[in-house]
Amino acid sequence: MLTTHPFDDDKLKEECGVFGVYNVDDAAAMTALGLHALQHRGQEAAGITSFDGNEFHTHRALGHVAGNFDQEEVIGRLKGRMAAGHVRYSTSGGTSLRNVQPLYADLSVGGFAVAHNGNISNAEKLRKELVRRGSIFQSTSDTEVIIHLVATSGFRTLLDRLIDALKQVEGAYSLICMTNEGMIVCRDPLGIRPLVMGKLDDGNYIFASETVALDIVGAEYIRSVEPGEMIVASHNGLTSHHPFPKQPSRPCIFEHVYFSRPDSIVNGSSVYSVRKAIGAVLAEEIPVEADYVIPVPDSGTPAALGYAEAANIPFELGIIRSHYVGRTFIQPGDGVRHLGVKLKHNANKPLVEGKRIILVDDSIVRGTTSLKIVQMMREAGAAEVHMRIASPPTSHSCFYGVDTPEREKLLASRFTVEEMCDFIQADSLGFISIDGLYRATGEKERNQAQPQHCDACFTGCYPTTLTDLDEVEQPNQLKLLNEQVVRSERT
Ligand SMILES: O=P(O)(O)OC[C@H]1O[C@H](OP(=O)(O)OP(=O)(O)O)[C@H](O)[C@@H]1O
Ligand SMILES: NC(=O)CC[C@H](N)C(=O)O
Ligand code: SF4
Ligand SMILES: [Mg+2]
Repeated sequence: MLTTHPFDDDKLKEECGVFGVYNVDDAAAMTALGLHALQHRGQEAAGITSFDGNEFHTHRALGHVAGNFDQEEVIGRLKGRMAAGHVRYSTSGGTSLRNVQPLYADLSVGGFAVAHNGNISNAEKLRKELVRRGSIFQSTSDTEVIIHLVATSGFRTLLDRLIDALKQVEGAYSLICMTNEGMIVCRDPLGIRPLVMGKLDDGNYIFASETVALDIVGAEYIRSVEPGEMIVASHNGLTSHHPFPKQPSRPCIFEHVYFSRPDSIVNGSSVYSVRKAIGAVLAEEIPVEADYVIPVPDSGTPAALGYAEAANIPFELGIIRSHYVGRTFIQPGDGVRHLGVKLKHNANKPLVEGKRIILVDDSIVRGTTSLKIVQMMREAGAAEVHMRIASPPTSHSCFYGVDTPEREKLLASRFTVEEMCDFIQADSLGFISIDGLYRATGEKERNQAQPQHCDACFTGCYPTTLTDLDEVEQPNQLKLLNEQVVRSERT
């Protein structure tokens, strides 16, 4: 079974991808194609739910889209002209089948399926309250909270119930829901996670986390779903609702740095162009003399190109990535775990030998990749190894749908840039500044009072309250406070 990369456990994992089609022939087959294009967003599990006008049909499985949705017989069972799909990297609830999406329930108002990218930061609190009131949960995923809030809402229509539910939810969500009447998609009021819409012809609609999923089915990109917008696709056509009070949006800036595919358009900008611009700003902010600029493949490549162009230093492939390692699921013993990066990357020795090189990667999370790659370049005979990173230091965890390690495991939460440089054993290390990153996305600078993006993993400035975290941390903080009081009483 294919699930995830064997050595990625300590990495910044991706998030989830959602895809939905309304009113097309072979809706499930088209959804499987869309999910293929979103596979980079989640490799733990995949699922598709379809509706044939009478019944909902579902196939959900652990592992990749290929392998789970390549059998005609599986797709054939998912009948109907409407379907929603999901690729998952869990953020709440483990990698078990019961957490694989779309989640589905038969409600008093009809069937309800939901596919979710994001993370609900008050899910634990809501769940406890729902369970106290008698809800029986089928999964451990945060997403299921939405279903119970819809089920127990006092409103009459499903749309009103969903609005009521989402008004109680805090955090990030791009949702594709299916009901007996049609499809409802929505994006949280801050628009933290992306969601776009497109069409094949008049009268049908396609929704997806990224535009690459529209490309793969030959659909035309219409626009992004707006932050806080809820769109209903039904036999009445398309209606747009704005049920939440309007507020300035905060789309995730890391989508531009790493998560989205470079051939996607995110929030109206080409990811590839933004990544190249990041590289150019990085070259301007932290120049260094060198013979070559070398990308850390895959995701460091566009920024390295931008850096090389701006610095007028040749761009060369000094690290070759094996595409056969992929993200195959093999549980390695601890003894071979450290081989991970070598398995994936290898030095192009004849090129780097005796040369001063600049390595460009998109981010440092735990520092595992950078340390291994710097060592690899030295072993290959590089004369100098300078590391440049296309994002500011990742110093805080994400609570909005990206599975980052706990804060203390992030290299930048423990070390200064100088200490990080020592840790990865580079001759120099430089990160783009937060204002530089904003400039590369087309802004003049970061608006300190009202940042234009969510950038919490670099700044610690979270755009929502984090109820569940606060409830965990407060008792600890209280404990610490009590310990301090005890200590001061003793002295
Ligand atoms: O500091 P670390 O904990 O090593 O994590 C950072 C690395 O992880 C990601 O790459 P990854 O290998 O996951 O995927 P990619 O092939 O898409 O770059 C990212 O691009 C960095 O290279
Ligand atoms: N990464 C995601 O967007 C995950 C969605 C949801 N929170 C889950 O864990 O299933
Ligand atoms: S914390 Fe970081 S990864 Fe998470 S939504 Fe905000 S910017 Fe994106
Ligand atoms: Mg990488």
